[in-house]
Amino acid sequence: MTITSSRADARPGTDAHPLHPEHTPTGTVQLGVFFQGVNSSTVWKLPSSGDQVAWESFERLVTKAQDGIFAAFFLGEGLRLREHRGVPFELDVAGRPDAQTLLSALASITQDIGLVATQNTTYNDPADLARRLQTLDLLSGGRAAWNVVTTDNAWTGENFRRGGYLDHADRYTQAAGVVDIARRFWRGEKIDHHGAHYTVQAQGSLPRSPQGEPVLFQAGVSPSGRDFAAATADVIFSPYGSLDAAIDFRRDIVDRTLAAGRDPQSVLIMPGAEFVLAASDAEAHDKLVWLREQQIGPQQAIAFLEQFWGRDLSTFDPDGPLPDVEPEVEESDVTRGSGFQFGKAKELTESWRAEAAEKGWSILDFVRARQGSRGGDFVGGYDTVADRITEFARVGAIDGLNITPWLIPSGIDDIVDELVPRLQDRGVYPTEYAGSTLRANLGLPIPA
Ligand SMILES: Cc1cc2nc3c(=O)[nH]c(=O)nc-3n(C[C@H](O)[C@H](O)[C@H](O)COP(=O)(O)O)c2cc1C
Repeated sequence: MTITSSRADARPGTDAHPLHPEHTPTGTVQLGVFFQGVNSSTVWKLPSSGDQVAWESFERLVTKAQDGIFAAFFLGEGLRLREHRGVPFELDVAGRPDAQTLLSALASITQDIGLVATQNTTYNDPADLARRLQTLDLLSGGRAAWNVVTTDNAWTGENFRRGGYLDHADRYTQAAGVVDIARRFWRGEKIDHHGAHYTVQAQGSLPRSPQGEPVLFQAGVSPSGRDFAAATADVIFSPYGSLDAAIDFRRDIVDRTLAAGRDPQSVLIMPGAEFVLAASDAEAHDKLVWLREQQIGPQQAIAFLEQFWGRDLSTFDPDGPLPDVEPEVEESDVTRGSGFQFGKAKELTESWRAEAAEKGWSILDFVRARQGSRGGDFVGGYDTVADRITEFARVGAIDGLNITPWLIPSGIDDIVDELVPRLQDRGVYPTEYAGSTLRANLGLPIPA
C-alpha cells in the first residue's frame, strides 16, 4: 500500500505536513499479542494447532512474545458462549480461563512483558475489580494493564445476577464511574460512592506497584467510546489496521484528547492486526488463500450466513450462490451473542447478494473473502511488511500493533524470528526492554 499526497511528506518530529499539528510521531512501534476471548479466526484443525485453554499454549506463546521484546500479552474476554440453534456455537473456539488468574500465573514465568486483562465495566463491581488488578500489578512488579470494555450484547448481560442490560450511552457513563473508583482505590483514597448502579464504601490498602498503577487500555470505537478513551485511556486498542483508517482514527483521537484537556502524546493507539508472512509476497498471498480454506469450510460458511439471515440455511449449497430467501428481520434465536443488529438484516443481505453475484462468488468464496484472516496491510514478504510498519510509524498513524495469531501456540514464531529483526534494522522497534514496568516500556509516565 502507498500513501498519498501530503501524508507522504510526513517525517517523525520534523513534519512539514504532520497528520495533526498537535501530534508528533515517535517513529517507533511496539507489539502486543492478542489472545481472543471467543473466536473463529485461529485455525484449530491442523496437527500443529495447540489446545486453546491449556497452560502449555499460553506458556509457549508468552515466552516467545517476550523473546521478541513484545510490550504486551493481551487476553480478550468472552463471558458467555455464543449459541447457534439453541446450543453453543460449535464452530467457535470458545471460552477462556479467567484473565487475572491466568495472568498472575504467567507473571511468575515472565520478567518483562506487560500483562493485559480485558475486563468489562458493565458487570464487574469496581472496588473488587480494582483490588484484583492492583494485585496483578504488584505480583508482576508493575506489568499489569486493564483493557476497559463495556461489552456489546445483551446476551452476555442476561447471564449476570443483576440481569438486564445498560443502554449504550449508560454503559460509558458507567465505565467512567467504574474507572474513576478504581483509580481512587489504587491511590488509597477513601471512597463513599452512592450511584445509580452500585454503592461503594471502600479504601484501597495495597502498596503501589513500581509503575504506580495498572495501565489503562480501552476498546470500543463509537463516538462515546472514543470520548471515553480520549478522556481516560493510556492506550486505545482499535480495529483500524489499514493505513488510511489508522490515520483518520489518530486525527479524530487527537481532536478528542485536546477537547478533553489532555496531551495528545499521552494516548497511544495500537490497532488489532492479523499477520500472514512468508519469504516473498507471492508466498504470503498463497498462504493467505490456504489459511482462508483452513479457517472457513462449508459448515462455517453456512453458519456464518445464518447469523445474518436469522434462519436455517442448511439446505443451501455452499458452492452455490448466496441464499435467495429473505432474512427474518425480527430477532431470531438462531445465533445469539453475535451483537448483530437485526434491523439492518434486509439491507445487509441484499448488498452481500449483489456483491457476490457481481464477483461470481459462491457462499464459500464470499465468506472466505469476508471472514478469513483479515491481514490487509500485514500480508506479505518479511521485508514488505517491515517496510509497511515502518511507514505507519513514520507518519505517526499508530504506536503499536496488537497481533492475533492465526495459529496457537506457534503463530508468532515467524514474527519474532523474521519480522522483529527487520524492524530493529529499520530503527522502529526496541532492541531491548526500556525498563522493568509496562509504563516504562510504553513510554508512559507514572501517575502522581
Ligand atoms: C479491538 C476491539 C477488541 C475488543 N475486545 C473485546 C473483548 O475481548 N471482550 C469484550 O467483551 N468486548 C470487546 N470489545 C467490544 C467492546 O467491549 C465494546 O463493547 C464494543 O466495541 C461496543 O462499544 P462501542 O459501541 O463503543 O464500539 C472489543 C472492541 C474492539 C474495538
